[in-house]
Amino acid sequence: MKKRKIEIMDTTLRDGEQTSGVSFSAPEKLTIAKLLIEELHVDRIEIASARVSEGEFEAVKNITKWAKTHDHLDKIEILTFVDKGQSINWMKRAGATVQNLLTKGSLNHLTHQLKKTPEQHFSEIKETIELAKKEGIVSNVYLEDWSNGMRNSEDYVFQFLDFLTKQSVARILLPDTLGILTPSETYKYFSKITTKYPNIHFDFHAHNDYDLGVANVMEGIKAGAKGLHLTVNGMGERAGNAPLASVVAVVNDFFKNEVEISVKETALYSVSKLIETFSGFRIPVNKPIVGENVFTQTAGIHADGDNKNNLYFNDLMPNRFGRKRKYALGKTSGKANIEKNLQELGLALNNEDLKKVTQRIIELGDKKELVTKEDLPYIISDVLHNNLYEERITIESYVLTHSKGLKPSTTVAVKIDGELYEEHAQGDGQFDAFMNALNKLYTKKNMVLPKLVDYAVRIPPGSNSDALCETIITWKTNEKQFITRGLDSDQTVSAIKATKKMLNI
Ligand SMILES: CC(=O)SCCNC(=O)CCNC(=O)[C@H](O)C(C)(C)COP(=O)(O)OP(=O)(O)OC[C@H]1O[C@@H](n2cnc3c(N)ncnc32)[C@H](O)[C@@H]1OP(=O)(O)O
Repeated sequence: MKKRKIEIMDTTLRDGEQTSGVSFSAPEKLTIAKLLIEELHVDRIEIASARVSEGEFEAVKNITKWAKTHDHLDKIEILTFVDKGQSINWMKRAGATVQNLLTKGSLNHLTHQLKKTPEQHFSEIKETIELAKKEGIVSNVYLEDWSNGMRNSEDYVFQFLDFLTKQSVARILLPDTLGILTPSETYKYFSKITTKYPNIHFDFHAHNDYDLGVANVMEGIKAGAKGLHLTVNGMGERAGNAPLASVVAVVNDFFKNEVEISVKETALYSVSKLIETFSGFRIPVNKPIVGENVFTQTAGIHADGDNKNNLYFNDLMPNRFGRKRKYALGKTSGKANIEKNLQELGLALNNEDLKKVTQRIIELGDKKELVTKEDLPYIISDVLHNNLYEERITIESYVLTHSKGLKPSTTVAVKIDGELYEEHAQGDGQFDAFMNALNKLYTKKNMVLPKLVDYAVRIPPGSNSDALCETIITWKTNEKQFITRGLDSDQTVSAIKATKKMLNI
């Protein structure tokens, strides 16, 4: 059976940017647009609403300029308004050629927001579409609040669709604007429309207010949607949109015999992380496919089962998405978790020693301390007194200064291979000064410090004393990325403790 191709329209740069507190700069938008099209292979991207701002205009201009020279211009879409040609003029000056015209898909919105009759609205839409055509612009049309329209003013929706399907429109975009639909309603309303207009291209645009975005997308697919609107990390207004990564996995696993999409699974994670960095919108650790924890086995029984015929694997194998399975270390670890981590470090222990190390990790977990793979050599040395891990580099002493009107500064003394070195530096904060001093020292020794890529501070969950502070730092070298943690009642000292571990990895 020939598979049905479904277009993936990514709207991270338009609806995703409507996440409260998020604003992408023009260079960030260009980088993301390139990645979405050339790395992820989405079919279309919606990059802005027309008329928003000068910065947005520049961002669109940069993207259309690039897209034109790379034969992608027809993949770049702009949300526009029924505004007597103002939006068309804006997007034309910005070099875009596809508009997603925002119209009213419910009588309620039409009557109370635009305060117009259907006849007036349709006539203005017709004018806008004809003007667009004259300017060489392709029109897709959004029926905003379509889902409420189907619930409360179905006659209006069909009157509107009868009119629209006679216009020069490439696609009709049906949004569940307020995320109100249940899966069964999505199927009922969407299939009513695809049954009546079988030759028209309808996109489905889901929102996640009830956490039903992905489930509703599945029903939209079953009901004949030819395009899906998604965002990276489920960003978007209020509770966001249906997340791209989850939908891609769902389509590939549950519709594999009937539907095909062009998105490259292996690029999902890296794009997701980059957008997390640009947006500052943190990916929840349990977010399917892209969350930090979703490929980590925590329970000892699960790690053991992975060794025995992969009993705890499902179809969501991490390598599909450019990721690796991890085995957590803590209270619920068993021998199997520890062994998996030791293998990665190229270490092995006999059964007796393995039991002792496991016991220590469980004790640390009981004290709410989080243990990483990188901590293992230290723990082994400590438990077995075997000097397995002799520290080549040690921080011997340091002074941190902080005063009003002067830049923070640090003097640090570090022993490298038994020899003592001292260095002084200033910085924007005490830890920054500390890192600058270390960096100066390393540079003199022709050594290179790993790059700090993420820095998070928190009170350890459930900690009995809120005087304790945990710093979790992610480092990157040319070969690898790794995390170290430090725990102390002083925030800078906890960061220095995390840094101390990094020096010997
Ligand atoms: C489903 C969605 O997520 S739609 C997202 C749409 N995108 C955006 O809103 C982008 C961000 N918005 C903006 O930057 C601004 O709102 C602008 C530039 C679009 C308009 O700004 P302003 O002129 O200041 O007006 P304001 O923000 O108050 O917008 C409301 C006006 O738009 C009108 N409007 C609402 N929907 C539409 C539409 N589809 N077409 C035309 N006008 C519309 C309203 O009736 C109202 O007009 P009024 O002032 O004459 O009553």
